[in-house]
Amino acid sequence: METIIEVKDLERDYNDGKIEVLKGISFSAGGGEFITIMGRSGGGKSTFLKVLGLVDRPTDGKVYFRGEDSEDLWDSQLADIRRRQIGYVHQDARLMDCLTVAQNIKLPMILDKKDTKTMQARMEELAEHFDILHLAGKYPGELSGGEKQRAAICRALINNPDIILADEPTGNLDSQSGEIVIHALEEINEDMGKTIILVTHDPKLASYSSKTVLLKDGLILETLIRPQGEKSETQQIFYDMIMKKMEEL
Ligand SMILES: Nc1ncnc2c1ncn2[C@@H]1O[C@H](COP(=O)(O)OP(=O)(O)OP(=O)(O)O)[C@@H](O)[C@H]1O
Repeated sequence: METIIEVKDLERDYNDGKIEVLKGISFSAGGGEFITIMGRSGGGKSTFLKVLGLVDRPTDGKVYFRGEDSEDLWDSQLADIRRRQIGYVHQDARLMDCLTVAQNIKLPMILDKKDTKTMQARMEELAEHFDILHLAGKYPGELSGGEKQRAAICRALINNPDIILADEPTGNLDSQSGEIVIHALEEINEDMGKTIILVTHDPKLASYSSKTVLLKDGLILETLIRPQGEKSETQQIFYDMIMKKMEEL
């Protein structure tokens, strides 16, 4: 399995070292993995995801993307990787209100100056897959939370990245919309073969992953691995494992 993102002895602090958030994390994500990151509120999960997504730089330690040391990359090279090789999904979809759903989905391709036909075909393919093609001409303000999040997922996939990073993508959704987004992520991982790294507070969502990394006091406390076996059975076992550990956090 190819390693896509790797960090070594990662540290990140704020306010000139007064707030130490990540205190020495080593971690890697390989092709096709589905990993969740959990931990207490304020424990550094979003900070960790931003560093993994090359949005934020570490204070100390190394971040490698496909074996390349991020310190050796120019800002423009990092921006290219972020746009073409990493899809990012936020808790609050972050669509542009002045653009239609179709334009929002196509945005990373527009920035990449791809031709109109290719963009349209890819947008339609994804929007149809995630059942929002009928909403393509609408504006984000006319969509439900779950529909917005599916549009954000389509936008994250438009450039066909190998890895999707998602920061509490179901955090603002009711349980029914949350389920639809969970299944969308499952498909992205299982059918499209993409690596997913997901921050969540929701043990149910985490139970769909194959690995859950628990952060505590700026370090990885433990990595829980879903047992091998038939999915519906192992998912319940994994859920119970996660719940038990969360109580101890
Ligand atoms: N830009 C910043 N400047 C200063 N402090 C920051 C900054 N970003 C985050 N922090 C602090 O870093 C700590 C970790 O924040 P982070 O958002 O990574 O945690 P989290 O685990 O994702 O939290 P939550 O589960 O509540 O979303 C918090 O104490 C936060 O206040």
